[in-house]
Amino acid sequence: MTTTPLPMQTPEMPDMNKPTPLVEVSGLAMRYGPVTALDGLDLTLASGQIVGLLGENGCGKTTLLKILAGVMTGYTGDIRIAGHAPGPESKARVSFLPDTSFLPDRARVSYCLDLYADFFADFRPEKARDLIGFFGLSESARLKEMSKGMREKVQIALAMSRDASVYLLDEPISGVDPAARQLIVDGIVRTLSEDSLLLIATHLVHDLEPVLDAVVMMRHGRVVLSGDADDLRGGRGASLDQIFKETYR
Ligand SMILES: Nc1ncnc2c1ncn2[C@@H]1O[C@H](COP(=O)(O)OP(=O)(O)OP(=O)(O)O)[C@@H](O)[C@H]1O
Repeated sequence: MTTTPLPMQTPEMPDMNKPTPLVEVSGLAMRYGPVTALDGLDLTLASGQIVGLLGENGCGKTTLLKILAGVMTGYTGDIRIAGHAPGPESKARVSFLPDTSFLPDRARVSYCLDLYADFFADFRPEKARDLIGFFGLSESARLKEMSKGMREKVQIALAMSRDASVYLLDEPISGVDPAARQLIVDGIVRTLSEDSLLLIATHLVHDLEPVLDAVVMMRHGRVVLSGDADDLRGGRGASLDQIFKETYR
């Protein structure tokens, strides 16, 4: 009896060098009554990068971040965070820093650390203490006695000290002076693990340009331009800051 050899089976092997998509958004739309905040937005972001989310006032950055963070509903479209639709499993992987203060005014920094430790299983108090010190703040200080910039530093230290896969920061350096911005950016980069994704909404492209691996530029609730920072700079012979200004001129 003759036998016909079976064709070689080549099992689908995952490409170990290919970064995992951590954020996958397709056809995302969100309205506030008559206002369209997001208008069919598509976006895929891989792990291991710092991505700038850029755009003029009202283009939908905060709305997008809130939906990705799982704190806003009422949208249409599909979202996956590390493969999960927004919900408890996705929220456990996302550390979100909103653009408003969310800590009790009378609290000391040490109390805020305890609060975060109670709330988030992946919070690393030692990491937060290191960042608080790096930012030149004292654990015994009360928030109400701090400047806006100092409070922002506390909130950033807390948000960055969770062992999350995705960090979503909404305008984290808007309230601080240029020298402090540099310190904050250094602090953020210092704590970030290699396989996580940081998506950071900002108007301050110049301050963040040195650390951005990629950018997503939005207009009227959609992505108008996105890509690798070096590719964009090389392709256009301009800095991200210049490309940003050109795009929104
Ligand atoms: N709670 C709300 N009720 C009604 N409209 C809203 C609400 N929040 C946002 N909007 C509108 O949705 C649109 C998108 O707002 P969003 O805050 O997402 O923009 P943004 O890009 O974050 O703006 P900015 O850079 O000023 O923070 C804007 O037109 C805004 O006025």
